Amino acid sequence: MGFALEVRGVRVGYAADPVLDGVTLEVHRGEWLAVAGPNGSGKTTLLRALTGFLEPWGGAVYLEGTALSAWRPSQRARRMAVAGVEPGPVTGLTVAEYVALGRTPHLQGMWSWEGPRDREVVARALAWVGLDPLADRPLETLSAGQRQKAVLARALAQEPVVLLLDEPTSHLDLRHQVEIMDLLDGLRRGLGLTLVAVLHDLNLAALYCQRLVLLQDGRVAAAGEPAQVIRADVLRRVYGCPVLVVPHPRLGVPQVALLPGVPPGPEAGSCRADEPAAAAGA
Ligand SMILES: Nc1ncnc2c1ncn2[C@@H]1O[C@H](COP(=O)(O)OP(=O)(O)OP(=O)(O)O)[C@@H](O)[C@H]1O
Repeated sequence: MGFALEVRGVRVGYAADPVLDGVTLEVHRGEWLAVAGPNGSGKTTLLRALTGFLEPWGGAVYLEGTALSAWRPSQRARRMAVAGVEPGPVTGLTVAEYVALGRTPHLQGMWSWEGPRDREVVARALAWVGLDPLADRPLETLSAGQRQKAVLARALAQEPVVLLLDEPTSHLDLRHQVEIMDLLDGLRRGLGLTLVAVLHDLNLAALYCQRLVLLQDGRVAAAGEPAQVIRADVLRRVYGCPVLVVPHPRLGVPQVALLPGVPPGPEAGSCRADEPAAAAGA
């Protein structure tokens, strides 16, 4: 099967300060890996190392078995795309023009123009995220959630085989969260797209992702299938906060229930899955 991405003993940070230290993980082809962990634990830094934006000080990242540093940037951009939270410093473009930037790695040189196929791919990406009615609007006039979808559409227009996502649902309401996660899951199943997503929402991670990595202070604190990682004792250790973990009533995957006002205590991490229903009077 082989790995889409491998991170081997990566140490990297900013200026002289390391953020990630000795991080090792693999992403299988066609799987969806979630990266979670407390604020400041290094999730975005890991994504930056995966994209090649940050060069590891030690260790290495491999894309499809080849060191990231050995890929030509344009070749790499045809294989891997990244969708951040915001479009970045882009002004004066319509939504469709912005999404068309995703075609840049596929154009034959600096001065070539988009062809009919490029326009087709852009139109399809806009339709996938439901922005086709807003294609001619200036990007700056979109709401935060609409802008987030435009960022995703641009990454999809790149037609990558590996897609890296930083909090893809952070600005989306419930319905749009499910729509976007379903869309990504459909592309994974249908096209074999490999996905790595930074997700704070562990419940979404358990519903959609095959594996989950929890970072803590720049190291891998736990990794495995959602049921192995989304456990009250693990979450209390990593996040320092008591939670209950209960099975999803229809799907059985673990879901996290917060416990407001409960101080971290030795008993909080050992709550059984059947306790909260009784406590809630269900
Ligand atoms: N450009 C930067 N320059 C210096 N330090 C940075 C930079 N970006 C991030 N850091 C620091 O690196 C550490 C990890 O940040 P990172 O953004 O990777 O965390 P994160 O897990 O994505 O956090 P969050 O959940 O809050 O988004 C933090 O201490 C942060 O202050």
